[in-house]
Amino acid sequence: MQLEKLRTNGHKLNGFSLDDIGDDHLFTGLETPMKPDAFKLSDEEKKERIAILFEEIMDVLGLDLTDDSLRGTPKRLAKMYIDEIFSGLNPANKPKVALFDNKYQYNQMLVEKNITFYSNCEHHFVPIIGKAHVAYISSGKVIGLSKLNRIVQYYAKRPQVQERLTNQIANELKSILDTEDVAVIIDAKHLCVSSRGIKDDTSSTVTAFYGGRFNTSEKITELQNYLNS
Ligand SMILES: Nc1nc2c(ncn2[C@@H]2O[C@H](COP(=O)(O)OP(=O)(O)OP(=O)(O)O)[C@@H](O)[C@H]2O)c(=O)[nH]1
Ligand SMILES: [Zn+2]
Repeated sequence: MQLEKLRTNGHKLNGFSLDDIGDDHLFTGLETPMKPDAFKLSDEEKKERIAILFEEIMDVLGLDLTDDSLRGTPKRLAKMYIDEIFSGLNPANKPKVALFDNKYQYNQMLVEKNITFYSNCEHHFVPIIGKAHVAYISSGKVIGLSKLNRIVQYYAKRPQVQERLTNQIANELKSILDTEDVAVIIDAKHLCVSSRGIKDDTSSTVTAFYGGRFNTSEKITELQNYLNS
C-alpha cells in the first residue's frame, strides 16, 4: 500500500512523520482530500493570500471596502479560517493526548456525551452545528476525558461532510486507544439544509460508527440508554 511505502521511506509531511500525524491526511480513504503541497505556505502566508482573494470576492459583490465596518473583513475572515474554523486541517494543531493505565479496573463502556461542535459543510462552506457522543471500552489504557472533546473539535475544524467527520473521530480513537471498541454518534444541523436551499429547519442528520464490541444490538441498546439517561 502507498501509505506503507511512504512510512517505510520515512516520508515527512510539513515536518511531521506519518506516525506523528496519523493516517488521516493520507491515503486511507478516510482522509480529508488535500493537495500534496498543502503545507507549502506558512499559516501567515495563507492568511495574506486568503485576505487578498476574499477582498476580491467582496469587491465583485459590489461592497465598498473603504467602509470602516467592511474594511477589516478580508483579514478577519482569513484569520478565522486559518486560526479557528479550519485549524483542524493542520496536523500541527492535532491535540496532544494524555493516556493513563487502567488502574481503576473500569471495564465497562465510557461515554462522553453531548459534545457540542461547530463545523462547516464542505459543499457550501456554511455551518454544521451538532452534538457528538463518543464511547469506548478500555483495552488497558484510559484517556483524559477532555481529550475526547478535543479530538471531536480537531476534526470538526475542517470543511466536512458528516459521514467523514464521524469516521475520522472513530479512527482516531481506535488508533490512540489501541482498540476496535469505539462508538461515535453525531446528531447535527446543516445550515445548508436549514437556512438555504430546501430551508428545512426541523430536520437533523444522525450518523453513527459502532466498532468491535459496540457492533451488537445489546451494546447499541446499552449505549442508547446512557445517551437517554
Ligand atoms: N452526504 C452528505 N451530504 C451533505 C452534507 N452536507 C451537505 N450535503 C449535501 O450536499 C449536496 C450538494 O448537492 P448539490 O446539488 O451539488 O448542491 P445544491 O444545488 O446547493 O443543493 P441543495 O442544497 O439541494 O440546494 C446537498 O444535497 C447537501 O444537502 C453531508 O455532511 N453529507
Ligand atoms: Zn452544505
